[in-house]
Amino acid sequence: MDSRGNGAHHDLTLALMERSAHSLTPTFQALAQQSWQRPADIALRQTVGRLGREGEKQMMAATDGVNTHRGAIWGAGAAGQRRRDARRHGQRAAGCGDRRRAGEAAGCRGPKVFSKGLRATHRYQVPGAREEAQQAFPHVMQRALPQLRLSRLNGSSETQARLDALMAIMTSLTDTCVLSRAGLEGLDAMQDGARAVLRAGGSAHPAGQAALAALDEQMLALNASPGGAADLLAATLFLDRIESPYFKH
Ligand SMILES: CC(C)(COP(=O)(O)OP(=O)(O)OC[C@H]1O[C@@H](n2cnc3c(N)ncnc32)[C@H](O[C@H]2O[C@H](COP(=O)(O)OP(=O)(O)OP(=O)(O)O)[C@@H](O)[C@H]2O)[C@@H]1O)[C@@H](O)C(=O)NCCC(=O)NCCS
Ligand SMILES: Nc1ncnc2[nH]cnc12
Repeated sequence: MDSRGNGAHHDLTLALMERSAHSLTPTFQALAQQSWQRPADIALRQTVGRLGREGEKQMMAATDGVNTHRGAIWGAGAAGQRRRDARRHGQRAAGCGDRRRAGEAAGCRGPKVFSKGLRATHRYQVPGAREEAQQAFPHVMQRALPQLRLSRLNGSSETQARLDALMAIMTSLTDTCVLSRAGLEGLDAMQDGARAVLRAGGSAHPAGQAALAALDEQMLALNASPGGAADLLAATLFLDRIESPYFKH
């Protein structure tokens, strides 16, 4: 789903996504305040987990039960702690160790209740949202952020660079949103299609744009939506922004 329409989701609109995002402002503020200059220990993990679950409830109340941003709350909780580490060490780019601790601190060892994502990871024996956090968000750190910056360097517009970063995530993420809706056929279509876009030079190039349009059409036909990749793109843009030399603390 994007500003063109609801895509494969019958229950999502841009207005609903925006309402959901606004409902999360207090959660994100609380996550930032609690994580600020604190070690990523068990106490913080519990606090962040509690805030995340409360945020999820507020989000669900604002959307009448539609999961709009569960993965984004998850990613932002970890990213906030990543920022704390970077600031404390006076670095602009921290290593995977920092991010791994952040992922753990975000509560990824928390109680396992039923979710579509968890069911997909069991059914297809693949890593999901929890594992992405436990592995220190490799799709953000190793794929999306480098691609975003490379595309900008190559002269792409900001929108094109962001689309390329999304493609970089989609080349290899086992997105449980896609798996739940369209199985392995959907996941293969997503990964192959995203690779084709980048191989064709990315979304700044006519061939890349054609590959992107074909991917969009194929995903729609399969009822597949890369909702997990969307959340990881949001985490990427957040980290990119706070690591920017122009960001005011
Ligand atoms: C630990 C949790 C993240 C729970 O994770 P779990 O594994 O149990 O699964 P889900 O709750 O289903 O998944 C969490 C969301 O993460 C996104 N995601 C999916 N795959 C990946 C991946 N490989 N890596 C990273 N992130 C991933 C995904 O978010 C998007 O999907 C939404 C739509 O999903 P769905 O509910 O399936 O809805 P639809 O397909 O639309 O269904 P229908 O229309 O067919 O009905 C989309 O909007 C995105 O948001 C997953 O949803 C966590 O939830 C948890 O434990 N929380 C409590 C603790 C906590 O929050 N701590 C705070 C940290 S700050
Ligand atoms: N643009 C999007 N489309 C589908 N699911 C999402 N979850 C978060 N952003 C999304």
